[in-house]
Order: sequence, then structure tokens, then C-alpha cells
Amino acid sequence: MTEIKFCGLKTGRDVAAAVQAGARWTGYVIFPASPRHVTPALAGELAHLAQGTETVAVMVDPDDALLAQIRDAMRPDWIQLHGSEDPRRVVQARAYARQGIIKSVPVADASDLEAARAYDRVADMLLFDAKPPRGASRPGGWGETYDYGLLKNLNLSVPWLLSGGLDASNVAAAVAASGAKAVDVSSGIESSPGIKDAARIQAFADALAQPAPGLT
Ligand SMILES: O=C(O)c1ccccc1NCC(=O)[C@H](O)[C@H](O)COP(=O)(O)O
Repeated sequence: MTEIKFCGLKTGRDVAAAVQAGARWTGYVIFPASPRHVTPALAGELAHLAQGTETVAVMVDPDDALLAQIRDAMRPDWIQLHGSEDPRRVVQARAYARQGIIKSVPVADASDLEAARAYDRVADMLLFDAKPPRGASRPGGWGETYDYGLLKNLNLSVPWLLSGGLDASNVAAAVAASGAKAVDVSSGIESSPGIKDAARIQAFADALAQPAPGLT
């Protein structure tokens, strides 16, 4: 079974839909420039509703004060570092999460995968995401795709998630191409930036329950 992280949840309704669809992880973006931004206090309330899921605080180069704020308000299972945090900073941030750190790695071509090696065994999980468009105001959540097959046969010691431009129409093929055991999605389950759609959330989960196109 492919595990799912539904990311960028902002309302109790979003959380209920993600739980109903069988989310393993629910993600909350704490980054004011994002259309998915929630305050630490709201992230705490939503995480409380997300019973049965592992909660993820998604942050971009957070300082210690913000990490402490999110720890106290939300007590996240995971902190996803989605900025330019180096391996040393990943180790420091670990103290603020109950289970560990997910480090994002932006991918456009094969050379980008080398960067992931520096975080293997340093982060507890990796998340391979598309590189944001040039000049972007935030590092994730753009619905950009890349060649998911680049991830096939990655030899890493830690688990990883496939992310970037996934939706119900392409996720099964992306899993087949990459060999991913877990996936992350945000804009592919929205009707417009920051507005989650319960039907798209369920359709995404349903797509993973079907055989990939071309496979029987
Ligand atoms: O989603 C955002 O707005 C965001 C802002 C700042 C940092 C990270 C952000 N998202 C991180 C995620 O984990 C997204 O799910 C990931 O980038 C994939 O997004 P999408 O291509 O839209 O599915």
C-alpha cells in the first residue's frame, strides 16, 4: 500500500477529508508567503483533529524561536524542513519534533539527487519535490512535475516520499515510475491555491488503490 501525506491543510474540513481518505501524514504549512499558511496556534488545533495520522509542521529555514513556538503549540510528530537548511541545522531541529525531520530535496535532473546523500541518515526521511519556478515566492506547493523515474533505484538508508505535481490522474504512474512507497500532494487536491477539495482528496487516494495505467 502506498502511504499518503496530504499537505497544506487549513481547515477542520480539510483534515476530516484527509483522515477519511486514509492519510498516514497530515501536513500544515507555517510560512506566511504561502496560500496554505496557518499560524502555529491553528496548526495545533488542526493537528489535534487529525486523529490517527502523523502530523507534520512544514517550515522554511525556521529559527529556534519559531521551532519552539511550533513545538509548544502543535507538538508535531514531524518537522518538514523545506528551505536551504544544511545537515547541521537538520540535526539541531530534530529536538523540536516528536518523531523526526523530513528534509525536502528539490529535483529537476539527476545531478540534484546527489544533494540528497548529504541528508541520508541525518534526516529521518527525505521528500523529493519539484524545483520551484524561477523567482518563486515559496519553495513548494507549485504543482510542478519532473521526471519521477529519476528516483527509481535510489539507494538511501532512510525512507522517502515522492512529491511535486501529483494528482489523481498521474499518481499511480508516478509511483510505478519512481518506485515510491509514499507520496505527498498539495495543489493536486485543491480547487484553487490554498483551497482543498474533499472530492479531489478522496480521488487521489482512490487512484492509488487502482492498478497503474498500463499495468494489470
Ligand atoms: O505548499 C506550500 O505552499 C509550501 C510553502 C512553503 C514550503 C513548502 C510548501 N509545500 C510543501 C509540500 O510538502 C508540498 O506538498 C509539495 O511542495 C508538493 O506540492 P504540489 O506540487 O503542489 O503537490
